[in-house]
Amino acid sequence: MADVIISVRDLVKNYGDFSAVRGISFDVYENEIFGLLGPNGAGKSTTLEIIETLRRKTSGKVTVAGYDLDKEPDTIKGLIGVQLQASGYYPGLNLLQLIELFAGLYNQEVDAMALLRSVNLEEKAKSKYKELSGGQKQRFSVATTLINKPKVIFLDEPTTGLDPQARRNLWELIKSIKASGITVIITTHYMDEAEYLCDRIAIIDSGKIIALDTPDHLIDQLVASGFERPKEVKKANLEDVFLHLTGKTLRED
Ligand SMILES: Nc1ncnc2c1ncn2[C@@H]1O[C@H](COP(=O)(O)OP(=O)(O)OP(=O)(O)O)[C@@H](O)[C@H]1O
Repeated sequence: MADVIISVRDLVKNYGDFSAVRGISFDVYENEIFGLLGPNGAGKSTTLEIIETLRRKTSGKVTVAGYDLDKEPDTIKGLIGVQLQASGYYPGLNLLQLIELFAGLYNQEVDAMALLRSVNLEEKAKSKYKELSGGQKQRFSVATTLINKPKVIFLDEPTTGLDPQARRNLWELIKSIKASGITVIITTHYMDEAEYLCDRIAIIDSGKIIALDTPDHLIDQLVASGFERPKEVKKANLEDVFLHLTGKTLRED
C-alpha cells in the first residue's frame, strides 16, 4: 500500500451561511495523479486552496507529508508547488527572468533554462509571458510549480481552453512530472483527461465526495449496475478526425 502524502479529514468550509465544503475526507498517495472532478461550484478550488494554505478552513484536519496544516503551514508551503496567478508575471520580464525572480523569492538555486527546456519552452526563454500561445502559457505555469522542487504540485484546470494537440502535450508533461517522483493533484472538467491521467479520482458534488476510486473501477461499477450506453460508439470521434487531419505535433510556435 502506497504512503499517504496528503490526508484530509472532515474538511468543512463555510462562507457565511453557505457551506461550500461539507465534511469531506480523502487521502492522496505518494506519486499518484489524483483528480478532483465535479460540476462548477462543487467546492474543488476551495478544497485545493485550503490544502495549499491559501484559504482558511472552517473545521477539519489536513496533513501534508505528515505536517499539520494548523501547526506548520510554512513547512507545507515549502513542500508544495502551486500555479502562480498570471497577474504575478511582471509584464516587463521574460520567461527566464521570471523563473529567476521566483527562484529568488523561494530562496532556491534553479537552472532556469533547464526548467524551461523540461516544459519545451527553451526557445521562448527570452519572450514575455503575454507573447506566448495558450498552450505555452499553461506549460510555463506548470513550470512555475516546479521551481521550489516540491513533493506535490497542484494544477487547477491546466488544460482548459487548449486545442487537442496542446492538451495532449500537457498530459505528457504531467505524466513526466509524475515519473520524476512528484505527486500531482489536478482539477478538470474533462472526463477523457481524468481517465487518461489520473490514478484515482474523487467526484465532488455540492461540497461532498460522492465517489472515490480509480477511473477503471468507477466505470466497472457503473457497468455492473446494468448501465449501458444507448448506442454503439463509433470507432473514432471528431477529435480523432481533427488530430488525423492536423497532425499530433505542436505548432503553436
Ligand atoms: N470567497 C467566497 N465567498 C463566498 N462564496 C464563495 C467564495 N469562494 C467560493 N464560494 C462559493 O463556494 C462554492 C464552491 O466554489 P469553488 O470555487 O470551490 O468551486 P469549484 O468546484 O472549484 O468550481 P469551478 O469548477 O467552477 O471552478 C461556490 O458556490 C462558490 O460560489
